Amino acid sequence: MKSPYLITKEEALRVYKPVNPHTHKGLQGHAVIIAGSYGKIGAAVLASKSCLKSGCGLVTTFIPKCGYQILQISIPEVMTVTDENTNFITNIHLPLIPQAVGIGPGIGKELGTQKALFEFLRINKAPLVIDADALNILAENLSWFELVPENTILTPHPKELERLIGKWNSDSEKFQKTIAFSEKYKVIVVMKGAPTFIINKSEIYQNTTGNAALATAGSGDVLTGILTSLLAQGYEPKYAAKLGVYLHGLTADLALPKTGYESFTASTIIKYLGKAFLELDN
Ligand SMILES: NC(=O)C1=CN([C@@H]2O[C@H](COP(=O)(O)OP(=O)(O)OC[C@H]3O[C@@H](n4cnc5c(N)ncnc54)[C@H](OP(=O)(O)O)[C@@H]3O)[C@@H](O)[C@H]2O)[C@@H](O)CC1
Ligand SMILES: Nc1ncnc2c1ncn2[C@@H]1O[C@H](COP(=O)(O)OP(=O)(O)O)[C@@H](O)[C@H]1O
Ligand SMILES: [Mg+2]
Repeated sequence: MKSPYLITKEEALRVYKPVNPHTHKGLQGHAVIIAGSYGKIGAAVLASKSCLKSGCGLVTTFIPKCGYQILQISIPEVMTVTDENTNFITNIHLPLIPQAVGIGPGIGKELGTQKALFEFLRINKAPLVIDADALNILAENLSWFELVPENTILTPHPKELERLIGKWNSDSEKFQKTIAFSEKYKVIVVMKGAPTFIINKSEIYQNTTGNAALATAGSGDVLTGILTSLLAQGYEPKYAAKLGVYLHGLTADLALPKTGYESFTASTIIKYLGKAFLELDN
């Protein structure tokens, strides 16, 4: 196994593109978040809010009907399109052409949702981030990866990774299998954990930010929003992945002296995104 490249501040600065003073919301990218089901609309709220707060111009969120008021009231800046079904997604229809889509947080694995994911993958042309239950559905239908665009970013936590690549007996086997998966399906795998690694074919990158404060519900949903936002702004997927995991971890490093590990929540990540971006302007 090659030794990993570290994602340091210098590397993040190389990747980061400061906002052009003459830009407008139409140039900053329109991102779509497809997330949520009854009881897990919070995942859609967290991903959408972090997406909006990572620099893209417009965010539209696709949710089942039951999430409509929750989402509109929680984040008035985000536009909402609802499925015809009440409790889970069954038919993804988008009245726009997005620059990037993040799909999966909290969507569940209902049969109707599985079919909706398949149909969405058949027609989608936008750069993609695939997370959570969308990964779990794909893990049971590996042939659908044919429909997944090259350089799509997958963001599995260890259990989701195991569902995708099977069990491993050692760390080195885990990396070997993930590299083989990345090469076979031409996808970028963000192996979330402590620390997070990014696998892009045979290249391995290791993040240098983040701490145990991130071990809290919804922190992965927030990462999905950040990555989708960066893709929508035109970052190449491999750069979006590096910058996104770096900023996500940095929020926890910046917040820790104020919150301690215990009171840090996924919303704290979102609260500290501004400070994390400002670190790159110094
Ligand atoms: N507010 C909301 O709406 C929220 C909605 N959410 C949504 O809920 C859905 C289900 O997501 P999920 O990840 O909780 O369930 P699932 O895929 O079964 O994984 C759990 C298993 O994985 C393991 N595991 C996890 N991390 C690990 C690690 N670092 N290292 C090692 N093991 C690790 C863990 O293992 P354990 O240690 O518990 O045995 C357990 O077995 C998903 O759509 C998500 O987006 C959540 O984001 C929460 C907030
Ligand atoms: N101990 C830890 N140190 C650093 N990062 C962590 C730690 N525990 C969790 N994380 C990060 O928090 C996120 C958790 O994602 P995930 O398990 O998908 O959460 P959720 O599904 O609840 O949103 C990942 O980015 C992971 O790297
Ligand atoms: Mg998750």
